[in-house]
Amino acid sequence: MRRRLAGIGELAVAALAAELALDPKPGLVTPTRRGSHADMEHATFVASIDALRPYFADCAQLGAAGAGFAPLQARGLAAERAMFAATGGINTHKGAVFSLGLLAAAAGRLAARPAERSAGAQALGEVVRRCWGDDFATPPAAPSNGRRALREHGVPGAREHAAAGFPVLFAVTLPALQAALARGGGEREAGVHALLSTMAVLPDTNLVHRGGPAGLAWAQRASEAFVAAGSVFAAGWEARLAALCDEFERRWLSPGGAADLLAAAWFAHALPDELFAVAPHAALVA
Ligand SMILES: CC(C)(COP(=O)(O)OP(=O)(O)OC[C@H]1O[C@@H](n2cnc3c(N)ncnc32)[C@H](O)[C@@H]1O)[C@@H](O)C(=O)NCCC(=O)NCCS
Ligand SMILES: Nc1ncnc2c1ncn2[C@@H]1O[C@H](COP(=O)(O)OP(=O)(O)OP(=O)(O)O)[C@@H](O)[C@H]1O
Repeated sequence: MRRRLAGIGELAVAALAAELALDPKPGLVTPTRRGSHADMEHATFVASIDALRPYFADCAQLGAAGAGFAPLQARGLAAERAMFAATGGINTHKGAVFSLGLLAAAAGRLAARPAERSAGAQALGEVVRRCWGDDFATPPAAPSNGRRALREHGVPGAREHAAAGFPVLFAVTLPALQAALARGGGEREAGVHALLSTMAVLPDTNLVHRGGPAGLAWAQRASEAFVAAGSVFAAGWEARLAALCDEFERRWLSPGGAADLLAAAWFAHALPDELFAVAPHAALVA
């Protein structure tokens, strides 16, 4: 079991690396672009991922041990501190520490409890909602960009998305990723299709923080237009994507929440199918 939980942690780290490797991405940091960011670059993200390496396996371990939210939160806050120490105080992965950490904990819990498994990767979101959702549905008093987006503009963010069982991740991001792979797309095409499909619908508080509700609305419409034009399945998509990336940078917008969900989708996609196979006795009870 220990090795399986360590494996879950490794898949989470690999998922963050896959998100970072995707190039180009509108407004986001890639191996060749800084996107709409003056204070970070590819090396900052590499250092951040390295600092987070032990964190996700610990989340899986805590999930397997049946931990409540308090120990997970304490581990998450320690991971945030490690991230800030590695990046010189820059927020590279705060959203991912939260969302991917919870999903790794849910995977650990399902690994240890076959009776709680159910069909489909959305079982992970169900575990998060059922086991920990009530504990973080209410935001703490500390100010944050996400809290401001909710208070001032009514836009829900990472906390609300997780408390609802990650509906966008499981209804949009992961299906888009898997549909593109099934159509013969490589990692790059699948990543772009999943990212843009997510950006078209996600209430991303990072976009609200950067561009207000108008910035979010513009980014959603522009992403929707890319997908409606055939996404990565239509000729000329690379040129259309390059133009979109330029426009995101001109407007200084960055879809950090959608980037986190792309990493989460790579993670869910890579988990072994058996985690989502219904245990025989659970099927009998249902
Ligand atoms: C829950 C967090 C992410 C709070 O986020 P909040 O909404 O208050 O805003 P904040 O500006 O801090 O972070 C926003 C980040 O969330 C991501 N995000 C934005 N919108 C969304 C969305 N709709 N869905 C998912 N992620 C999103 C982006 O990466 C963005 O940068 C976080 O700061 C927190 O509480 N961290 C503590 C660590 C913790 O509890 N970990 C649990 C470990 S399992
Ligand atoms: N590849 C990526 N490139 C850029 N941002 C990413 C990437 N992947 C994820 N993100 C998300 O974008 C967020 C950074 O956005 P931003 O620069 O607006 O930071 P902030 O700390 O929230 O705001 P500010 O620096 O203005 O206080 C990160 O926390 C991260 O969640």
